[in-house]
Amino acid sequence: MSKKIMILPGDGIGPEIVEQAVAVLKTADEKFGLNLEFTEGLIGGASIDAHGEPLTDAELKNAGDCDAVLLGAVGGPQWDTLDRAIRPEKGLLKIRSGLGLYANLRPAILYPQLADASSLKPEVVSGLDILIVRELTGGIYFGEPRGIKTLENGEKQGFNTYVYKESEIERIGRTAFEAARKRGGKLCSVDKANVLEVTVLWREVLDRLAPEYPDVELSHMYVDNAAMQLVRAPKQFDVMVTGNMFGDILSDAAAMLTGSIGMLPSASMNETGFGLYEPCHGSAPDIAGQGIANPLATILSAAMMLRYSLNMGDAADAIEAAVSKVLDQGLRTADIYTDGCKKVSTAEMGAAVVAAF
Ligand SMILES: NC(=O)C1=CN([C@@H]2O[C@H](COP(=O)(O)OP(=O)(O)OC[C@H]3O[C@@H](n4cnc5c(N)ncnc54)[C@H](O)[C@@H]3O)[C@@H](O)[C@H]2O)C=CC1
Ligand SMILES: CC(C)CC(=O)C(=O)O
Ligand SMILES: [Mg+2]
Repeated sequence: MSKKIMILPGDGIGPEIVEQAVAVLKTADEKFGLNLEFTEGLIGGASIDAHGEPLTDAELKNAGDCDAVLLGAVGGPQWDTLDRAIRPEKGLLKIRSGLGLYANLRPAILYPQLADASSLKPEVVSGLDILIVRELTGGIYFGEPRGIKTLENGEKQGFNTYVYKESEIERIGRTAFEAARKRGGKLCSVDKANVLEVTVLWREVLDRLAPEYPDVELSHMYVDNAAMQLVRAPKQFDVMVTGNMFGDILSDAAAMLTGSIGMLPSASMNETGFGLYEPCHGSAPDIAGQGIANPLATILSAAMMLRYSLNMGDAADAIEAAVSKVLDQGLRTADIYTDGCKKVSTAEMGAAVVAAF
């Protein structure tokens, strides 16, 4: 039986990088007989332009009816002045929430070939392999009430609500413990329990789960220290688990350790194993349309999709090996370019991965 993949290119560099990832998936399909079927939809600004909203209910249903979703990125300055309720980013939040994709896995791995492209010294980052587990459908990005109101004195006040229920913390905690169990056996939970009650509860729930995972060493760290430790000594971490906003911020910081945000893939999954796969970066309007974006994070996200949602681990391994091979060949998009390497375009990088199979 075929596996149906929903492709949501989105905005900015989204269509450019997704095109390369789809070409790689089609090659994997040919080589491994995966029987993949592709269908394409609209999200973000592209959907606003076509339908007046960033993700229609029909498109959300189409995505949920597929076996997995591959997404580029959403957003751009042309939509930034729209009402907040219909901004491109709302489409992303809607698909994450609508499909229950609470478990966001963001692996930050330094390919040895890119040691010189990292913002840190090679000896500090070589061998880096961290997994950030970010809660994706709760926390301050979704909490109510939210808004901007006018106070009695005429001054405006903006407000958001940072909330987590025990059940939400427990399920992401379990995802993280399970992941740590299969990796290096270390889990660092990141919170701000010295200030925020919601993360006092977060810490309590993680501690409550710990005895069920005696093979995993649980530690806790405040988020400000975690940000500092990530750039001081990142290899101390194995798996990190944290809430929606802290995970968003820490994963961008971790991305630079790997050479570029253009290298960081992600999986966003629900409890059934269904997942949406996308690079951790945004739509990069500053380089959109120039053919210079790095497609590797999206290609690596496609590999995660084959592994986690479609049970096609061999093909996923082959994609990752092909990425490593093109890096061995010295091919680099501008964001990971260092002296002595060959600078290539988005399309050339994608074609090189296809050829490296
Ligand atoms: N998952 C998503 O769809 C996300 C969407 N956004 C949206 O994207 C838009 C731009 O946001 P920014 O804060 O600028 O973040 P961004 O991640 O799009 O870009 C930050 C910087 O990284 C560079 N960059 C990002 N991806 C790259 C790639 N593949 N290759 C080479 N360089 C790359 C960009 O050129 C830029 O200098 C906004 O509308 C934002 O809301 C931001 C983050 C995530
Ligand atoms: C645009 C945001 C909704 C998401 C984001 O920055 C992310 O998921 O990394
Ligand atoms: Mg982000």
